[in-house]
Amino acid sequence: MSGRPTVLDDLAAAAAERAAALKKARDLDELYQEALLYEKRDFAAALRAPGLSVVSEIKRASPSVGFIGEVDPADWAAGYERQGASCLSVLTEPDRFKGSLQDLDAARDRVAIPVLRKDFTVDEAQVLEAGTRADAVLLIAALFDAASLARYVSLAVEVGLTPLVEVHDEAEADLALESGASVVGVNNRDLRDFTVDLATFESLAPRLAGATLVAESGVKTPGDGRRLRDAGADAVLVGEAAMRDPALVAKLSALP
Ligand SMILES: O=P(O)(O)OC[C@@H](O)[C@@H](O)c1c[nH]c2ccccc12
Repeated sequence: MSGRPTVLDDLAAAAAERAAALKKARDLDELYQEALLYEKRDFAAALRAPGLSVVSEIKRASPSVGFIGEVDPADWAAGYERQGASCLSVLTEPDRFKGSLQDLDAARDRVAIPVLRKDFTVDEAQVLEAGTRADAVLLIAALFDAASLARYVSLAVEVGLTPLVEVHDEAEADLALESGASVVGVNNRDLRDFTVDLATFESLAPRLAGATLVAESGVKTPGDGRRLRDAGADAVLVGEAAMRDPALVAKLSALP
């Protein structure tokens, strides 16, 4: 890492502080046991189901676009499920995305589909925490070295979570494969400068052949979904455009 801190660095630092507070408040062995016992829904299987799967995201705000809208997470979850979403993604990051664990709980309680905890995971305690209330956990490859990513992937699997390892370039894609992850998300958005390019997925997908693939960010039209599916996406993860027009989820879900 070099140069000035990016938004990603800031988010990771804030997440580390929250993880420290969590470790003060909770006994880790107890959290581990609770995560083991929590019954999970199969996120990976939902992504692999026939046709393009849609992971619909609930987020009130983001650093790239600012405030999107006030939402009732339970109602949005139900709406997305009705539109045919295969899974949900719920932002739990409080500062820049205005999310919370309560949002996650409220959303998951209302639906039968698997739910991804979307946050900046930098501590194993956060994986355990995700294991007590979600079905999948996001691991952003840029925040790990090879050994630690493999460790976090294993821990997630151990407590029954599907780890979704997010990559943005070739080096991160290789890191994801080496970590043993079987579900990889290619983020079309560069978290350092927020530029979005669907060609990112197209260029990395061949390298990731064999993994279950999620194309993340920048999906705005059914045509975008078709393009990413043709490039090998099992699923698309749609945030802002779905928040603005939930009917997009139905159109994307209808794609073969
Ligand atoms: O709103 P969009 O462009 O449809 O993007 C959704 C999702 O991919 C994006 O929110 C995201 C991808 N990776 C992340 C990591 C952390 C927070 C958010 C994200």
